Amino acid sequence: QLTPDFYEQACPDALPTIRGVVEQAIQQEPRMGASLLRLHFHDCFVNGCDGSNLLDDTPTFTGEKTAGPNLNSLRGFDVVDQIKSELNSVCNGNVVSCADIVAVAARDSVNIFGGPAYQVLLGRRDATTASFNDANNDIPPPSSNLQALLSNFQNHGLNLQDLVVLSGGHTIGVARCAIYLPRITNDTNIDSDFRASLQKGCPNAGAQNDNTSPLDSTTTLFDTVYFKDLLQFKGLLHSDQELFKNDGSETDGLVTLYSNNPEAFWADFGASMIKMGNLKPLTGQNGQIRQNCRRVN
Ligand code: HEM
Ligand SMILES: [Ca+2]
Repeated sequence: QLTPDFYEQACPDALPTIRGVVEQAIQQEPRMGASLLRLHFHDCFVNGCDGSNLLDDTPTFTGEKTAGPNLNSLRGFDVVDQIKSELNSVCNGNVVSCADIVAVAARDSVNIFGGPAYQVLLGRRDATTASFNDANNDIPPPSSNLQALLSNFQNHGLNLQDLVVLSGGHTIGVARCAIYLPRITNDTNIDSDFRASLQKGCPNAGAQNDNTSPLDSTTTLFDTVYFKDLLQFKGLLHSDQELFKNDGSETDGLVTLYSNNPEAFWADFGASMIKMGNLKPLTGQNGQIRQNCRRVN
C-alpha cells in the first residue's frame, strides 16, 4: 500500500526538507541521528508505524512516552516538531504524516552516518491513540535472551536475519549505565578489559548515574564495528551479546558475515528497515494527518 512517491504531487519538497532538518540536528548533536533511528523502531514495534510514540501525555491520557522502554530514554521529539513546522509551510498545508516524518528521518540519519540510502515507502497516517501497556509489552528489553528476542521479532512478522541485521542499528548511539549495569555485573561472556573500563563509569553502587557508554566503538559511523565488537565479546547490552556466543549457531554465522561485509550489512539492513516500516501502517481513511505530532487533531 505504501509507495516511495506518495508526496510527489502534494509536497514535492517534503523529502529534501526533512533531510535538511536532520542534517542540521546531527550537526548540532551527532547523537540525534541515533535517537531518530530508535524513535522509528519504538513506533513501529508498538501497534505499527503510526506515530503513536510522539503523543504527549495529558491529564486524561497516558500514552507511550512514560512506558519503561521510553521514559528518560526516547529522544528526538523536538526535531520531529521542527520538521513538521517546516513542512507545514513548504507543503502549503498539513499533508505529511508524523509517522512518515519519523521513517524518513531514521533513513536520513542512517545515511548521514555513512549507511545505506534505502528507499522509504510512504503514505502512513497517524494514530489517534497510543498504548502505554503495549509499549511496555511489545518492545523487547535488553535483558532478553536470544529465544525471547526471536519470538518478539517473529510476533512482529520479522525473522532471525531481521533480528540480527536490525540489531546492527546499535552501530550508532549510546546506552545508560542503568541499562548495561546488569551485563557488566552478571554476564560471564564479556571481555574483561571491556568490563573493567565500563565499571569505572558505572559502579555497582546501587545509585545508578546518568553516564552513557557507546553501543559500539564508533557511535557516529554506520559501520560493521558493532558486529566486530560482538566477535570480541564487547557487546554493551546483554541482548547484543546474545547474538554471538561462539557456539556455531545461525546468529553467530550472521554476525560473522556482517562483521566483515559492510555491503551485505547495508543491503540487508535497508531491506529489513523497509519490512519494519511496513508494520501495520494506517492508510486510506484510517487515522489522520496530525497538525502537531504531539497531539491528535
Ligand atoms: C533487538 C532488540 C533491541 C533491544 C533489546 C534494544 C535495546 C536498546 C536499549 C536498552 C537502548 C539504550 C536505551 C537507554 O539507555 O536509554 C537502545 C538504544 C538504541 N537502540 Fe536499540 N534495542 C533493540 C533493537 C533496536 C533496533 C531494531 C534499532 C533500530 C534499527 C535500535 C536502535 C537503537 C539506537 C540507535 C539506540 C541509541 C539511541 C540514542 O543514542 O539515543 N535498537 N536499544
Ligand atoms: Ca506505533
